[in-house]
Amino acid sequence: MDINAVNALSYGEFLEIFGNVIEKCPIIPAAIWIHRPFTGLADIEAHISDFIDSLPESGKEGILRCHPDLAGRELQSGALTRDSQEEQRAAGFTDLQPVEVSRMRSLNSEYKERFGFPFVICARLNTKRDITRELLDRLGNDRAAERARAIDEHC
Ligand SMILES: NC(=O)NC1NC(=O)NC1=O
Repeated sequence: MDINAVNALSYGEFLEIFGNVIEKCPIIPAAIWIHRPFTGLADIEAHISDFIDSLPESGKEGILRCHPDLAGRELQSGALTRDSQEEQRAAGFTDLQPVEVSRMRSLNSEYKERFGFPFVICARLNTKRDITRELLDRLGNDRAAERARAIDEHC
């Protein structure tokens, strides 16, 4: 979409189009709306990053909690947004054997128990093997390092 067209959107239309830039997290477009007119897509992305960086740690963790689990129940029940469904499909999660689903669920639970937010990774840029390896590796981080790592994964 042309940036002039973006800048001409009403708030409601803007929210409808950008409401899921971060999965089911409309606070992001709601917060950056004030910075219109945008000069381009990169400007929108920079405002998103600045907003997330400006949040206290509780807010950053809140953003992470908006993310659906990888290979979770929402994927199974078809409740993901189209983007997220496509990202998880690209990583191979729509095609798992039951034993792989159980393994992912148990790793996701272990991670959530340790950190208090879900494991987040850019699924589009990783295979399910990379993701499992990363998850196991990142379980060894402390909470602050892991929070920062997970926030960096937005793609
Ligand atoms: N938890 C998590 O990383 N979820 C996701 N990542 C991604 O790229 N798409 C997702 O649904």
